[in-house]
Parts: sequence; C-alpha cells; structure tokens
Amino acid sequence: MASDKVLAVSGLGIAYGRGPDTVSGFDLDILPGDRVGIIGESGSGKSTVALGMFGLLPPPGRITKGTVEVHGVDVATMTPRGRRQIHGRTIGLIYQDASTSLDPLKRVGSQVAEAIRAHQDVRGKALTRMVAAALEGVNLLERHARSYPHELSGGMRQRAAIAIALVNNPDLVIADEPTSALDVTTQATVLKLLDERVTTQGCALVLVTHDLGVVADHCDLTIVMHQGRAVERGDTDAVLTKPRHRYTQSLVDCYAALDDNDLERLPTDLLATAEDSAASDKEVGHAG
Ligand SMILES: Nc1ncnc2c1ncn2[C@@H]1O[C@H](COP(=O)(O)OP(=O)(O)OP(=O)(O)O)[C@@H](O)[C@H]1O
Repeated sequence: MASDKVLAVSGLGIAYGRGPDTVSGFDLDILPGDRVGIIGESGSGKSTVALGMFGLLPPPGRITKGTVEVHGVDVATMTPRGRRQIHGRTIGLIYQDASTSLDPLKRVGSQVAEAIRAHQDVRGKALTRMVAAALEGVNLLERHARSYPHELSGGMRQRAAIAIALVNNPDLVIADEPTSALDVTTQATVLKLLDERVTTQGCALVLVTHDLGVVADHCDLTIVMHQGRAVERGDTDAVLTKPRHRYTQSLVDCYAALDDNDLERLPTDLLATAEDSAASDKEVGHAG
C-alpha cells in the first residue's frame, strides 16, 4: 500500500569520507502540509541532513546507516531514472545561494523551461505560458525570462531559483537557508511564497535555518541539531518557549540577547555555548 508519508527518514547516518559519521541517528517523517524547521549552529549538520534526504550528498558524502524513503520507496534501491524523477517533481530543493544553482550562460526562462521539460511533456506556447506563470509566482516579470542570471539582482536570482524548484509542484520543498542572502523585504516575500505553497497546495516544507524567528513564524514542528544529532524536537512554540535540552536553551537565550542587527553573529556565539552541552546529546521531545 502506498505510504501517506512524503518522506520517511529513519536512523540516518552520514559520513564524509572515512571519518566518523557527521550526522547520526536522524529520524523524520513528513506528511503533506507539514512545515518543519531544522535549526542549530553552523556545522551542526543541518545542510548535510537536507542533502542526504534529497539524495544529493556531494562526494565524499555517503549514507552509512538508516533509510530514506520517498512515498514509501527506499531511495537506495531506486534506479537513476527514479531518482531523477524525485528531484524537482517530488522534492524541490532550494539552496542558500542561487548563483550556484543557476547556469550563468543560459537565460532564466530557458532554465525554467528545462526544469518543466525534465518532468512534463509541454512545448511551444503552453511551455512559454508555464514559464511566465512560474516567474510571476515569485514576483518576477515575464521579461525576466529573457535575462541572464547576472542581469538580475541577488534577490531576483534567488526567486528565479525558487521558481525552478517549485515549477513542477513538488510534494516537498527542502529549503536550506533560502533567505539568508536576501534583504528583509525579499526574505518576507520568499517565505510568504513558500507558506502559500503549503496552504494552497498541501506541499510540505522543510526549512533549514539559523534564524529562530523564521521557524517561529513559518514552522509547526522544530528539530534542533547539535553536533550531528537531533537533540530536541517538538511543536515550535514549545521548543522555543519551553526548551528542554540545555543546548536549545542556550540557542534561545542567545537569540533573545541579540538585537536584529546582530543576528549574523548567532552561529559563532553558539559555537562557544555548544561545548557545554556536548555531554548530553540524547534527544528530548515535547508531548503533543
Ligand atoms: N563536502 C564536504 N566534505 C567534507 N566535510 C563536509 C562537507 N560538507 C560539510 N562537511 C562537514 O560536515 C559538518 C556539517 O556541515 P553542514 O554544512 O551540514 O552544517 P550546517 O549545520 O549546515 O552549517 P551551516 O549552518 O554553516 O551551513 C561540518 O563539520 C562540515 O565541515
């Protein structure tokens, strides 16, 4: 029987090369409409988990333990064609820095069209209309289809990359720091856009971020990562207002102590406090 879960991650371990596992024992089930935030300091393994779930770990990254199932099918047993089908169609990935995911030599519209054609048999005027609609959906104009990435601002490039990730209406969007390179207004636009996908299309969202304010506003469930492990998870309000793990407490205290202008200091500050809580990495949860 087909699983209701879009994604089921169980006991995931990931290593880079031959060293010890960078991420271990990571579990996550995602249902349609779920909004999950993954927070933690720089180097805690958030991006590694996101890429592992998406099946796109850069070499020498590899899954050492556990399983990742997409709609009940273990990705380890999938054919290359099956995996290509997942990327973009079932799961859309949004990176922090769009300039790495856009091809500098191709017009934005061609790149959106290619993403559509990878999964749908659409051509001609229908394809042009879909490209325009995808760009409009991220508040870009039809004429931006003819632009090369370098002709757009950083925020516009990021929105173009998001248009590509969303154009095939994926069941799940994994967004890794999607707004950290953007100004506050564009951040709000992008996050609103992702929210709309969840509410109007039942798309699920996994948001990887340093920003506790972002998870507070946009995620129902929050997972706290520390040194490659999930150390706390639960309803976002509960995790942020009644943290149970010492590390989460330090994260929340540190965030509260910063004013808006200092937010970029968060990762470094946390690195210092993280040392204290290393002794206790057993995950704590919050009763529903
Ligand atoms: N391609 C790679 N090769 C080797 N080690 C890597 C690679 N990518 C990440 N790592 C290591 O894995 C660990 C976790 O990194 P990761 O990028 O997942 O952390 P993060 O929590 O996403 O950090 P940030 O918030 O700074 O993006 C770090 O120690 C990092 O050095």
